[in-house]
Order: sequence, then C-alpha cells, then structure tokens
Amino acid sequence: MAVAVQRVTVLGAGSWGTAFAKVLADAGRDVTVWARRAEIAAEIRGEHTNAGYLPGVDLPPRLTATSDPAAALDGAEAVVLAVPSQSLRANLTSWTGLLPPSAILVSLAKGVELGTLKRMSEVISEISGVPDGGVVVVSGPNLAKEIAHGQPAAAVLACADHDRAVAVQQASSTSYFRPYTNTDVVGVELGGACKNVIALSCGMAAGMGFGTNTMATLITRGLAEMARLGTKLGADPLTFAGLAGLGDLVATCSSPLSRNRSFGERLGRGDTLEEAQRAAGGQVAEGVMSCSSIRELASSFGVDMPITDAMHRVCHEGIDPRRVGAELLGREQKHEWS
Ligand SMILES: NC(=O)C1=CN([C@@H]2O[C@H](COP(=O)(O)OP(=O)(O)OC[C@H]3O[C@@H](n4cnc5c(N)ncnc54)[C@H](OP(=O)(O)O)[C@@H]3O)[C@@H](O)[C@H]2O)C=CC1
Ligand SMILES: O=C(CO)COP(=O)(O)O
Repeated sequence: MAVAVQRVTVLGAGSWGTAFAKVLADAGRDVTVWARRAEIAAEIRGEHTNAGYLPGVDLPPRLTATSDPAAALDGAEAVVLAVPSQSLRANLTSWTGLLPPSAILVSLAKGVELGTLKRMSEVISEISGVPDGGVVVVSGPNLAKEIAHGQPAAAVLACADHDRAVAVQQASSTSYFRPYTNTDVVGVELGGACKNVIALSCGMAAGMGFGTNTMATLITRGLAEMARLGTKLGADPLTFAGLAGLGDLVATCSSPLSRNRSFGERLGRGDTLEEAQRAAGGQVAEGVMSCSSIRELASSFGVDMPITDAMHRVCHEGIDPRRVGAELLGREQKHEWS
C-alpha cells in the first residue's frame, strides 16, 4: 500500500523545480525548496516569488526555501531532485549523508549522463543505494511556466515499485496537474531525454525558415528513433505513444517556451554555440549535452539515430545546420519501419 507523503523537499530552485514545488504545495503538501543561491531562497521565503525563473508567478505562502541542504532535507518523506542532468551526480554526492533513509527519491531531470551513459534514475540509484527502478521518474509535456500559471497538464510518474509512484501521484494531484503512474522507467526516462534533442532539431528547422511539414517530419522520425533505442533497451514501445514520448515531443518541439527549441532556433539562424548559450542566460538546454551521450548509447547498442547524430554534429563538431539537414534528406532510401 502507498504511504502518505506530507513533507517534501525539492532540491533545485530553477524553473521546473520551483513549478513542481508549487504543484506539491497546491496539493496540500509541506514543501521546502533548496536553492543554490541564498538570495533565491530568501525571495521564495519572503516575497513568495522566484522572478528570475518564473516571472509573474505567485508562489503559495506554505512553500518555504533555504540554501542549507541539511535544513532542507530534515524530516523529508520525499526528495525531489531538480538540478540539471550533468550536475546531478556531483550535487547528489554532496547530499548523500543528509538524505533521510526512508525518503522516496523523485527525479525531474531529463538527460543521459555523459561518460557513464546512465539514465538519471540509474545515477541516483548508484549514489543513494536505492535499488534500480526504485526512483520515481517524472516526465511528460510539462513546460514549467505553463504549469506554474496553473494551466492544465498531465504527467507520468514511473517507478518499478507501483506504491511509490502512487504515493507521489497522491502528493502531486491538483485541479490543474494530473499525474498518471507507469512502471516503464526505461521508456519514460529515455522519452524525456531524447525529446530534448529532437526539440533542438525542430528549433533549428524553424530558425532556417522551415514550416509545419518539416516540424511534423522531425517529430515523427524523432519518435521513431527514440522508440528504436528504447525498445532495444527493454522499454515498452507503447510508452513512446504516451505523455513521456509523443506528448512531450509535441509540447517541447512546438513551444517557444522550450529552452531546447529556442537554443536550436538560434543555431538555425546562424548563431554560434557560444551565442546561443549566452542567450539561454544560464538556463539548461539539456539536449545540447544529451545529443552526445544518447548518440554514444545508441551506437553501443547498434541503434541508428540519424537526427540525434545530426544534432551532435552541429553542437559539437561545428557542422552547419543546413549541411546536416541536406545529409538527413540524402540518406539511403528505406522502408518507413526498417
Ligand atoms: N523547465 C521545464 O519546463 C522542465 C524541465 N525539466 C527538467 O528538469 C531538470 C531541471 O530543470 P529546470 O528546473 O528547468 O532547470 P533550470 O536551469 O531552470 O534550474 C536549474 C536549477 O539547478 C540549480 N543547480 C544546482 N547545481 C547546478 C549546476 N551545477 N549547474 C546548473 N544548475 C545547478 C540551479 O541553481 P542556480 O539558480 O544557482 O543556477 C537551479 O536552481 C532538467 O533536467 C530539465 O530538463 C523537466 C520538465 C520541464
Ligand atoms: O521538458 C520540458 C517540457 O516537458 C521543458 O523543455 P525545455 O527544457 O526545452 O524547456
């Protein structure tokens, strides 16, 4: 039976960490956010805003914040990890001694670690000792700003231990946020990581002036390549037709709120990687790193992911987006599902 979760700590006070903390508080939970910068913690506590990340959003007064991880984690029944993927290992390592042993660990991060090629829940399991599959993974079409404004959305909470997913489902259900459970951790996590790379490609296409047919082609072929990788790694193919696959692809690839799409759009308009990074203002576009780790993961399993490969070539080999676009179209002709 699922345990009732009342006291939740969110580690990370960026866009999604803060918006998800608001969801939990709106669902009646006692929520403490850890912010890396003391001034952000003070703003959340005192002004009930986090204007740098979520301008125009009023946070519930019951949501509090601190920059002291020990204070944030004291008594937590669930701990939500809301830092960028490539920083998760270092951050979590610094918090391990502070994690309450029975707390449910929840991951918001959408990425694959460079070097180890591990999914985020695998990194969390390795460091925390929670068995593989025991971390609850949150994914789906969840643009933080829309959710922070109370616009309706759904998500998937994936965990091999169904009771843990239900506990987080109960703690995060509100009138505007509808979480579903799933046991396919591999599929849900890979969907979230891979769609960021496809969103980069859609942004790039938009930046080059291409329209809806091009977007739809990239979304659909992106779905095909993420499903190819996922099923090879043991995921349920149906997961990719759900919120963590198609749902998140549609949201991220089509919204100007997406950091990945915006990043790609700048590259498509001719900005350099450094210019696009500056314009992102320190916020994370996970696909820029994950295109390399996912490409390597796919290659180690003999899976063909041409769009991901193209994004790696643009972001890390300096190849012109027009050239990779032409190369994608000029590939050997094949059957749609081969
Ligand atoms: N934003 C969204 O709409 C959604 C995001 N996600 C995923 O959630 C995860 C977190 O995203 P999000 O909250 O949006 O990210 P942001 O870039 O908005 O915020 C990152 C947060 O992590 C903190 N942080 C701690 N250590 C580091 C570090 N080493 N490098 C950078 N930041 C650090 C930042 O602190 P500081 O402020 O001091 O930099 C900030 O509080 C990502 O994996 C993302 O893909 C998933 C769904 C929706
Ligand atoms: O994951 C997201 C929406 O579900 C957010 O996408 P971006 O990181 O591209 O903003």
